[in-house]
Amino acid sequence: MTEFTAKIILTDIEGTTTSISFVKDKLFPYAKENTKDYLKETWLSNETNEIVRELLDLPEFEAYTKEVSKVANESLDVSTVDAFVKYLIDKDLKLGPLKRLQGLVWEKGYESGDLKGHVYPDVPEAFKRWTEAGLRLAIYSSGSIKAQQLLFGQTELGNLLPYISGHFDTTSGHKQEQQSYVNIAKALGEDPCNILFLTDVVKEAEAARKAGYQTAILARPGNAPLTDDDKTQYTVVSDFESLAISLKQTT
Ligand SMILES: CSCCC(=O)C(=O)COP(=O)(O)O
Ligand SMILES: [Mg+2]
Repeated sequence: MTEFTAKIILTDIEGTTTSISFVKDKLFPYAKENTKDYLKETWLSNETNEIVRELLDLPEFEAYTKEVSKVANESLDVSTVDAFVKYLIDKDLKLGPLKRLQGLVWEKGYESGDLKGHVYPDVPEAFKRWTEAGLRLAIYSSGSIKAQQLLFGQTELGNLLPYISGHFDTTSGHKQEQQSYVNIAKALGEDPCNILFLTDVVKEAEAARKAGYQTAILARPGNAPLTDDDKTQYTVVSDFESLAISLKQTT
């Protein structure tokens, strides 16, 4: 059992609360299959218009047009945007407009019951235990805030949103950048040393640690393997049951 004392727990989703395979084998294919219809239905809305403009402004769009020999300024149609979105999903790029669009597309899947959020069995109990101990719980994921709320609102193990008091996505900055964690601590109104960040990605833990956070790395089944050096540099646990986190008392 690894012991921590903190006031806030900030947790990642994919590879930490939720399996990587749920994201890669369920959420991403759903987005690939349903983006075209979503774009057709909402093409004239301001929100879709804004997302499409942001997508086409990405440097990746130029690279994509070169790869598929398309002329960039001939490209403002549903099929091209859909094909570009599929290309970005295949590359698993954590880009703001892509993540925003995915959240909107997944909403239908959750509404129809085609999607149910996956969380590991130890997650609901840990969320309950931590919040009952007086700790605050927040999420930081590359998935949009809307996508986070959909996933935790409708997991296979029930609605976990009542435990969560903050959501952060890439609008706070990218997950491997120290400044993002500074921004989040500021938004939470807490000294970084009182925040414990849980993730599966060493570079994210490194960025959080540089910002003054406590960190622990989750080694869930299917996560990327950790090196011996990672294991000596960071606390590594296989699940949330292995973490004993108590509330830091204010002096
Ligand atoms: C909100 S769940 C969607 C997961 C997702 O799109 C993603 O990119 C996961 O990244 P994370 O930062 O949670 O590892
Ligand atoms: Mg992750």
